[in-house]
Amino acid sequence: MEACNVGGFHDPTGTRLLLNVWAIHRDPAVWERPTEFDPGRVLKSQTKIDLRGKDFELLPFGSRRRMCPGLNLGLTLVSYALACLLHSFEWSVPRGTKIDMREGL
Ligand code: HEM
Repeated sequence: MEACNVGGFHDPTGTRLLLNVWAIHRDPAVWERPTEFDPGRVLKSQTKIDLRGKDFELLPFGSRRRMCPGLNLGLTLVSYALACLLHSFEWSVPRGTKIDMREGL
């Protein structure tokens, strides 16, 4: 890679830049209540954001030349696995239990 300036920093030739996608996916300038578990958020406010690497706000599969070649299979398999689980089991939480959906390790 040629020398360039990124965000006011000079990067000499050969610099390896790594993007912090975790932070990008939690940018409060883009995402409302970014740390809250809300899988439907992309169906509501951010309907126009593309997850196929064209919009840099959402990069679950990366972007450009090294992006995930299994994107279509991945999307299909996630939907398929979820549909199988929902179809095959009755899901419930024990009475009185509240699931803690906060992020954590
Ligand atoms: C929901 C499922 C998946 C997600 C979220 C995902 C995500 C990713 C991400 C973020 C990268 C790195 C892209 C980058 O460096 O910019 C990647 C690379 C890659 N993925 Fe996936 N992936 C998924 C499923 C799959 C599947 C099903 C396959 C193959 C059958 C696959 C094969 C690959 C390969 C070979 C690379 C390396 C591409 C390269 O470095 O040129 N992925 N994936």
